[in-house]
Amino acid sequence: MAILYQHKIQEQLRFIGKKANRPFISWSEEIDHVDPVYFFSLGQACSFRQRFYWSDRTNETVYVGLGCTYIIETEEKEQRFRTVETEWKRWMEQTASYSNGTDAVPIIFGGFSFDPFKPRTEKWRAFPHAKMIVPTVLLSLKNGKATLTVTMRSEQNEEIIKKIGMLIRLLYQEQKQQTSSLPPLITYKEVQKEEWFDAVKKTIENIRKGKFDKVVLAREARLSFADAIDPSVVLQQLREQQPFSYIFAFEQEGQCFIGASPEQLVKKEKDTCYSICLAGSIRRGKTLQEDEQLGKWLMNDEKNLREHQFVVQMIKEAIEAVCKRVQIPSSPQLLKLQHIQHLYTPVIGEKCRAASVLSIVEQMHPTPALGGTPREKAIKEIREAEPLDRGWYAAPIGWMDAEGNGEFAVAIRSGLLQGKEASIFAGCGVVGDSDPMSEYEETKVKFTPMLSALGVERDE
Ligand SMILES: C=C(O[C@H]1C=CC=C(C(=O)O)[C@@H]1O)C(=O)O
Ligand SMILES: [Mg+2]
Repeated sequence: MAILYQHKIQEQLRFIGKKANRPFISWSEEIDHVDPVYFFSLGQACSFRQRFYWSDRTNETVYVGLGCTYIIETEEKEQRFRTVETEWKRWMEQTASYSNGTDAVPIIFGGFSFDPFKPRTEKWRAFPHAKMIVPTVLLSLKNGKATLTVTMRSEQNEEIIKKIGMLIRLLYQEQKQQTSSLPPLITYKEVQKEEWFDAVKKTIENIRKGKFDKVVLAREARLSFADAIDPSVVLQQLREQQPFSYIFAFEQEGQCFIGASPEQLVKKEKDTCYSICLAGSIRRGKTLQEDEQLGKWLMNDEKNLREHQFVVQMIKEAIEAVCKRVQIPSSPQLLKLQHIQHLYTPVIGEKCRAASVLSIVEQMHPTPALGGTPREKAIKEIREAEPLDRGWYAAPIGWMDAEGNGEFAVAIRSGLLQGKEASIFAGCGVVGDSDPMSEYEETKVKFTPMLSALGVERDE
């Protein structure tokens, strides 16, 4: 059965490759439901050197990409969002689409660095300031349907067609490929902890002097394991442990940026756009009663409410600038995640005039949940005071289609897997009445989702 299916798809791809009158073809077909993490894991067996994974907070849209047919990559600092958009439009014109009755449309997926003006360190060598890709094979799970989309050159594509054949065979063969397990932890190190504390103290002083209102400062923990970490296993863990988060992974050159973020930056669906304000945090309680007390405390804590309000203010203005009507509740709700609770305000903008989701991302990044207020001053302070190269941490990651619809999350609760080693990242919103020790504790809680996904339990 698997073999028959494999041949059928290969024949179709060869056929449309021949008849296409454009340099690229994009072909889609509805397929039987497959497990997206399993699909991701097969990328390795079929030697696709680039993989990505995306599922939204509601698990309504899942995208898994294998291989890379077209890369839009830039080291530009000011123009990076626009360059991606222009290149994407230009590329789409060279592509003939065959949707075979599906509602699939080609997408690009990728991300950006947090601050293109901060010098890049060796750690983030493989991650440029902007990189979005058109995958060779895309699995989309949407509205209960699974669709396979193959995008490739219309000529000289036999090698790719063979790889796709192998993928289909493995996907539908009865005996599933073995999954690996998580390797034991060898070392755990909080990187430049003292320097980070100093930065927090200095920033609090500067805020009290009136230099700025809020600055988010992040830090890193570095882990080493007995063996290489398999991103598929981490994805599986994240999926089980963080059901209300965006689960994402972007792998290239054997390095994988991965995480489970609760924070939507923006979603654009025709002329409606959505965003959420997320800032202000407290851990989950050990008992139901403690959990409720902590939640209640958070909802009434002035420091956290202020931290949250800066985000609401900025996102409201950004959405108002592109939408005719904006719906936004006047006070935050509580968002309870597996390890942490947050203040949360959803935003909906109607009659959106923006040309694309990416143009809104450009306006919004970074919100004061990741940067600070006023924005430019806060970014400069982070650049100078924070002892960390954030790379893609805390930056936009997501997808866009040819119409400019799409969704981006903020890549927090994330880490970079590099063979046997991993870096994980966490930040916190520093305001005038921040207490350095509580902020430190907060970042520790924010490390927990990635730590648990890596199989590391640290109860200090
Ligand atoms: C910067 C992070 O979280 C942000 C999002 C929610 C709550 C935050 C806070 O309370 O400080 C942060 O602004 C992170 O998780 O690394
Ligand atoms: Mg905070």
